[in-house]
Amino acid sequence: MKKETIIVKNLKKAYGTKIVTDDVSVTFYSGEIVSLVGHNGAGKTTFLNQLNGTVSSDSGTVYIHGVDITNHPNRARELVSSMPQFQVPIKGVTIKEAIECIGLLKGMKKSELNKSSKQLMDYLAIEKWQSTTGEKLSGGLQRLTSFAMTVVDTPSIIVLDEPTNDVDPFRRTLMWRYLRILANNGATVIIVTHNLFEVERYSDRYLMIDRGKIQKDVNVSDIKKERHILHQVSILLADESLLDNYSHQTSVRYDKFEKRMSFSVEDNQLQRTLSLILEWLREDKIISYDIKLKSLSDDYEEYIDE
Ligand SMILES: Nc1ncnc2c1ncn2[C@@H]1O[C@H](COP(=O)(O)OP(=O)(O)OP(=O)(O)O)[C@@H](O)[C@H]1O
Repeated sequence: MKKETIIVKNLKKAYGTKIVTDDVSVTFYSGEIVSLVGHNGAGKTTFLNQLNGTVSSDSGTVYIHGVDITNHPNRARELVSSMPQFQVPIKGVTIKEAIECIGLLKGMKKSELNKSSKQLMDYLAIEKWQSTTGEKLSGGLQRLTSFAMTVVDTPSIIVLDEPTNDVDPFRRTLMWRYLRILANNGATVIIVTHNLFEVERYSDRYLMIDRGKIQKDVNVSDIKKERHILHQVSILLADESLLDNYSHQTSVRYDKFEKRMSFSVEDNQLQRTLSLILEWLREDKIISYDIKLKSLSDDYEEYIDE
């Protein structure tokens, strides 16, 4: 059975008259990777910082491992390991020193820390820069250092704000895989990200946040099940009159700037749809098309259209 690790009830936060976290209630469990997605300014970072105790809440409660951290924010900073949205200041400090300094602050023993930081730098393929100081590191390497500083003590609650930004595709995969290892060992991992492809590929669950509220709470495996019956069709039109035959159908969306018509079809309509598309292609009514299984990006677009 899944173990509850973070229980949030009716959490609120406003800056002046602007409500940023609006009566949020949600539970997180051990062993899961949960992504927070949503537009810029939706309130994702603020919510994350309410969990790690760096932003105070106006009302509501957050319990982490049974500890009320809204009234004891210092305990949150002990219980939660955080990777901030912005680069950590490590000017004049090498990658190795930065990681080990955090490990020592978190109470790790020197021998255990040496082993863990070496393993982590090897895993993330950053060991060759271990003696390079912060100001000489690329943006991606600084993100990887910040990531390593966050996970060096194998924490049980980890929150990360856009951790893979600036990181190359190879090392992004390594970061997600490392988080999966931690989750498989019982950690709760909560990530703010705009990368929907990574969310679908690597998360167990995502929360869609809009105007401070959780608008959707979805198990990624449910989308995967659902998409067996739904195929997303996207067609770039040469002849917009084609649209006249379809615009009355509620499932058809049309982007007039891109001249792109999109809709979803079920398994049993797929062959007929494909024959029609090929006919349109021969008649030069369309420029290109693609058909794919429904993805999280489609879910996100549908939400925006609503
Ligand atoms: N310290 C602050 N003082 C005043 N307003 C703030 C403060 N921090 C955040 N806000 C406002 O709260 C809203 C939510 O900001 P937040 O950073 O949580 O959004 P976000 O979803 O993480 O956005 P992004 O995806 O752009 O990082 C924004 O309108 C922002 O301007």
